[in-house]
Amino acid sequence: MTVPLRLGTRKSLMATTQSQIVADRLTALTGREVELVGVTTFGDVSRAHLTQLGGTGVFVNDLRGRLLAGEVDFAVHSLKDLPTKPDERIAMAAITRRDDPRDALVGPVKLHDLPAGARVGTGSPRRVAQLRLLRPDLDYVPIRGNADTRIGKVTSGELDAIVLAAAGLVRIGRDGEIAQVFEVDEMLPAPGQGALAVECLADRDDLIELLRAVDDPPTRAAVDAERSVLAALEAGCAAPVGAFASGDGHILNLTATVVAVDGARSVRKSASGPSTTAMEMGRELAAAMIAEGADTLMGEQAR
Ligand SMILES: NCc1[nH]cc(CCC(=O)O)c1CC(=O)O
Repeated sequence: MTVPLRLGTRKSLMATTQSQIVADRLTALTGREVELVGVTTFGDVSRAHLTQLGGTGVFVNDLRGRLLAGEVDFAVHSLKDLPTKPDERIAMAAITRRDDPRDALVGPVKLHDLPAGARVGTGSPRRVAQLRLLRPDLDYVPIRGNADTRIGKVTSGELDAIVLAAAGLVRIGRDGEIAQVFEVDEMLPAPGQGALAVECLADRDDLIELLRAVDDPPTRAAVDAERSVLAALEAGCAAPVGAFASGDGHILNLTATVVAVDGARSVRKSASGPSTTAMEMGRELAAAMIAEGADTLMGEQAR
């Protein structure tokens, strides 16, 4: 009998759910047992200071630390929370087939039907900027905390609506409360949104090969293109940058946008090409966006 693989996960409902999904899929495909190892990350204990600590990167670094310490064998992250700069000690062994990449509004009515001045909660500059393009007359309120806490602010009446990733809402079983799912054309998702990244140590060749079982090459090509836009713009997860790519496995279509946080100006560009050139496509699209002033729109603090 082989020993179960240890999958390190944060203890939030969303993290354990997505870790369990990957664990089950891996066991079904390879026969290897997987056990979840719940870890409390520094980001979980000092949530109040998350912005100062550098956003969601804290969770990622903490889980990577557990890999490096040999406490766990692999970890599952929401791809959109991973910094674009690779860590050479860590391998991204798999990127799972993407769930719904779109953003969703939780509230009583669709965005269009909210009254002027309605309070809409979101902590993401990307979402605020694009929402302001659609409804400049609403009041956008920064919020943090896990999805349950955020939804609670709508239920309690503190906020009229909130915007979250549809994939996350599905994972925690709260998609019944979605009033509207935004089409990617009206609200470009965060690069990598809806996809999960599976990481292990770069020197564990056998494990990397095993984890490849849950890799989805078309998703990988799409998110490579999206994340290379973000990297070339030298932007992080707090930047008002949206990017979405999709394709049939051969041809990839990529659209990206940078929107000024006041929603007044934006740069948006699209490109198509072979999936094998995903990274170059992203880089070239970013260069074309910078030529049209994307740099200035982002401002310094969004980096
Ligand atoms: N930054 C938090 C985060 N990271 C991943 C998801 C959602 C699930 C996903 O994109 O895979 C969320 C919540 C949200 O943005 O609503």
